[in-house]
Amino acid sequence: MSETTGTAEAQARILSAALPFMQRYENKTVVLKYGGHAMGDAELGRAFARDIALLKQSGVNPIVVHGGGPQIGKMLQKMGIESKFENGLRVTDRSTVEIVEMVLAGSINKEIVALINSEGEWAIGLCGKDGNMVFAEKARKTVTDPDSNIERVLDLGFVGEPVEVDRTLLDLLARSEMIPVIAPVAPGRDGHTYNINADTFAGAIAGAVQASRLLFLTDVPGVLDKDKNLIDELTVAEARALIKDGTISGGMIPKVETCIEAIERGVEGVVILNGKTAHAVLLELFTEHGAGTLIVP
Ligand SMILES: Nc1ncnc2c1ncn2[C@@H]1O[C@H](COP(=O)(O)OP(=O)(O)O)[C@@H](O)[C@H]1O
Ligand SMILES: CC(=O)N[C@@H](CCC(=O)OP(=O)(O)O)C(=O)O
Repeated sequence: MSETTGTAEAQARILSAALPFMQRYENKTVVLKYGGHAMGDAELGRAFARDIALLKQSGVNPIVVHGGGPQIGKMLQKMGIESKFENGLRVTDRSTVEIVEMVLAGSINKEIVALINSEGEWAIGLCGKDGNMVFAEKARKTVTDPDSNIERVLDLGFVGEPVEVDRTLLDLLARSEMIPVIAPVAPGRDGHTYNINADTFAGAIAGAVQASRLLFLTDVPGVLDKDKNLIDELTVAEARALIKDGTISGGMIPKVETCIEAIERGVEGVVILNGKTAHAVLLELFTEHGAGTLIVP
């Protein structure tokens, strides 16, 4: 057998194994949250864009929501502004929100669009402001001191929660074979611009379009237990307990909270996986053994 035939046979085997999975997601919407920590490496960025293009070519309707926390941090540092987080959310004053919009809806958004387009697809870069897609309200968060049990209201400035999502533009783009790439910035009815955690934003979009899958691509294999081992499957109750006892902390808190809300809103499957593994998206959707942590009711 020639090497070429061997390769062709191997490729055919791979394709036939992937076919039932491709059929499962045909005409289905998959929301992919591409985290700032999963970006950075040029080769991985190209692999991500190739996966998105391949999903589209397989008949899936992908919607990308991206973050860019570390990239915002770098820009703020250049401008001499300190980054401050409370429960995984950036405290966002007036000058910070301007930089957040510039980095998210500007450079990062266009970079992802260009990468997907260079794979032969037609991606279009948006934020919540475009087509009146998302409206936000000032986030009202509280934290409870574990020692005193006293609840404290957090003032995070211009941090928003998505309260209205209009899917009209997304439906239009899906019918036009375009791939939306969305930055988590949205206006309020009060005229302010709000910085929204990208996980929260992705959850709201996935809920509005009743996505079949919501995938979070981050920089860890999934949710890790106290000994740093991957948890393959996590129920909503178990996830809440891990947040309460501190095993889940920082940026993983909004991620897991979003997973819980997305399931409650009717999203069929929610997975947290490692975006630093090349082709993590295809491995998750088109192979028998998915990757990462599956959150289940
Ligand atoms: N139990 C946990 N399992 C996995 N990651 C955790 C856990 N608790 C906290 N984290 C942190 O959450 C981070 C992922 O959240 P975040 O930094 O917001 O990523 P992204 O930019 O992809 O949204 C991980 O890099 C890790 O440091
Ligand atoms: C309110 C809030 O925290 N907003 C985030 C938005 C970007 C984001 O969520 O990016 P990652 O997904 O890369 O973490 C921020 O300012 O960093």
